Amino acid sequence: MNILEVKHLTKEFGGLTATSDINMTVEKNAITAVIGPNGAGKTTFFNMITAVYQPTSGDILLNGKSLVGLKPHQVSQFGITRTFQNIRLFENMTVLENVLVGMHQNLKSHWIGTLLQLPHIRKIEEDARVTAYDILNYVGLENYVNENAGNLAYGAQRRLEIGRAIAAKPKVLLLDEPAAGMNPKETERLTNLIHDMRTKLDVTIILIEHDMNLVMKISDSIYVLDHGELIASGKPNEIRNNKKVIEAYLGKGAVSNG
Ligand SMILES: Nc1ncnc2c1ncn2[C@@H]1O[C@H](COP(=O)(O)OP(=O)(O)OP(=O)(O)O)[C@@H](O)[C@H]1O
Repeated sequence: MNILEVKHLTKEFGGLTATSDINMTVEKNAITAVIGPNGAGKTTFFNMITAVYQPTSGDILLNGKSLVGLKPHQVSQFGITRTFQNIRLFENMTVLENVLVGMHQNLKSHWIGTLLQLPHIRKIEEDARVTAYDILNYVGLENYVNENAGNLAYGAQRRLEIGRAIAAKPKVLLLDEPAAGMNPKETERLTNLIHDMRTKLDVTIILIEHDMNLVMKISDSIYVLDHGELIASGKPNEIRNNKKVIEAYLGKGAVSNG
């Protein structure tokens, strides 16, 4: 079953075509990678799926319903959340508070109830904290619950971003360069986490990533962009051996282990 379909997606910025006629179908619970050289249009593609940008033309369907024209918070309520290439945590808030913020859209409390400290609201908020602890445990940050997010090491900050994103209980999770800046040990831990999330959290994952070891290891399918165009898509083995992809990207310094 396809959870996400992208049809003829094009984005132009003035005279520049950042993505051109991109098509993609993503099966439920699949792990899909979007790869390609710098400036290929990968982040623009994510920005259109999450409604940061509206496409110039084309459509994005989540379970058959178009997301075009929605606002970012509406896309998030429909079940798509993301992390960012440049980490965007609330650095002066604690690790726990960052996860609670991610969870907020699912909480049924109203600010009046919160202000008045109504008992049923207190219960909802207590439950949210318990869930937030569980999430932090899951992403391996249980020892940093009350630490300010800005004090965490880089790899831990990336895991906190994932924790905050999964707190919204997404159907589709977009990860923008989750392994960027990580050392090999952190990357391995991240690889295991991504792999585990799709079954344990019943989530579909799309990631932009330059670490080809990670991409080849965990992806069910890979889409390759170059200069805004989709030049190939297929299983890791097909992509690894695709001449066009080697020419445009893999042969130019991207690490590809088999
Ligand atoms: N808001 C914008 N206004 C104008 N041009 C933009 C905007 N956002 C992206 N672009 C341009 O669109 C093209 C694609 O950029 P994009 O950031 O999507 O590439 P990318 O594949 O994510 O690159 P990287 O791997 O470096 O993150 C680039 O030429 C970029 O300069």
